[in-house]
Amino acid sequence: MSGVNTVIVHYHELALKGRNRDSFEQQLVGNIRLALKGLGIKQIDNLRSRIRVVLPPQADTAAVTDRLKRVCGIANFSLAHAVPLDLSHPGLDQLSAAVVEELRATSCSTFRVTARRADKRFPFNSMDVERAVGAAVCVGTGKRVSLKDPDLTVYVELLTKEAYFSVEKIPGPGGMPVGVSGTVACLISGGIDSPVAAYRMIKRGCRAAFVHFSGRPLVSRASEDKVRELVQTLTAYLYGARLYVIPFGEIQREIVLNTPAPFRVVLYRRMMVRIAEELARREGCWGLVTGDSLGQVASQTPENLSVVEEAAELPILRPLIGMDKVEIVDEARRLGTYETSIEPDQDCCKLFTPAHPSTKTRFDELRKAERALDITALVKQGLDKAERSEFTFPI
Ligand SMILES: Nc1ncnc2c1ncn2[C@@H]1O[C@H](COP(=O)(O)OP(=O)(O)OP(=O)(O)O)[C@@H](O)[C@H]1O
Repeated sequence: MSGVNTVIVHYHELALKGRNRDSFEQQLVGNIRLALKGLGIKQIDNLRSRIRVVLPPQADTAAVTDRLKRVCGIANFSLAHAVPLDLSHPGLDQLSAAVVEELRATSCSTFRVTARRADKRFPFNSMDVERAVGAAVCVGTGKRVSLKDPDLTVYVELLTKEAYFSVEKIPGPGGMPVGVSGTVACLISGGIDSPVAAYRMIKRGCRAAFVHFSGRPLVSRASEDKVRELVQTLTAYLYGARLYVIPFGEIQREIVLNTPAPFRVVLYRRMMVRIAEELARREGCWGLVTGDSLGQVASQTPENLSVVEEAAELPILRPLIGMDKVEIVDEARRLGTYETSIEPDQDCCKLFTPAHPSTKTRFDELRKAERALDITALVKQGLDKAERSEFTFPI
């Protein structure tokens, strides 16, 4: 689309009241600024109910679009043409002429105009604008109006001194701007589910710190490399993130040597949760996030989820608990994490996996088994070996 010089961003306003609304908007404007870093954009304005991004001449609109599609809190946005608005002249000639010129260059045969006013004090209402611009397009291009099923919709926004029009609304992720819901610690495994779980929380406005347990030194760094790639992908939604990698192989060996085989999987998980919780507190997180989905594997039965839960004081958030695998896979594909997640690795959870893991672990049995372990020393061992790295966006 030629002549595009502005992006108009919309967010869902329902349930936004008072101070919530101010902080939501401020955060969203700040996040848009971070997301568009390096693209030469200087002016981003918070207007009533929408945000305006002024594009410099020769802006890379494909890159702007690609980045804005990942800004949580955006319901939709459009690449628009700005036209000066003269309120003393109700004919809207300048706007109509610009729309006619734009539509002449398109092959559509039917169209409709959908207008919105930011300011109800205008001397005309939305329908007047739709009629005036629509009539000009019919005369100027020979195209026909179809209100029900148009080939193309022209969206017009009227602000106080300018009108904006565009021919496409591009969906954003929806949700809330990252930063309005505190920080959570996401346990990320390198599999399909945990990056999707992290994203679900990011989309509800959380910043994220990531924690990965690798089977090192008993296995290679393959899972760590995958996790780094996954965190980098998610950083496009977060703008900055921190990852802790904990070599977990020795701790697993302790568990294997000292406890009954059927409890291993749950005991690994309880140790992970304890170590992650310490890191979460350091990072100021209010919850732990896992990719558990009910009944998917042995560690995700109601009984086993409950005994893992008990090892943590912070809430364990499981945003995928009620999702089917196909739904999770679809979301991973949309997110761009799926291809990385399916690369082969040696996940630490597959180390010494028992042939018959307990699926209905009882608290009393488990506590008895754990008495054979020096939990405090093992948590310390994990924390002492944790390796921290930082991720930024754009890279
Ligand atoms: N090595 C690990 N490091 C960090 N978190 C882990 C690790 N293994 C498991 N988890 C956490 O526990 C959750 C459940 O893991 P599990 O292996 O039982 O199921 P999964 O369906 O294979 O999950 P995923 O697809 O995320 O690997 C994961 O989603 C993740 O949040």
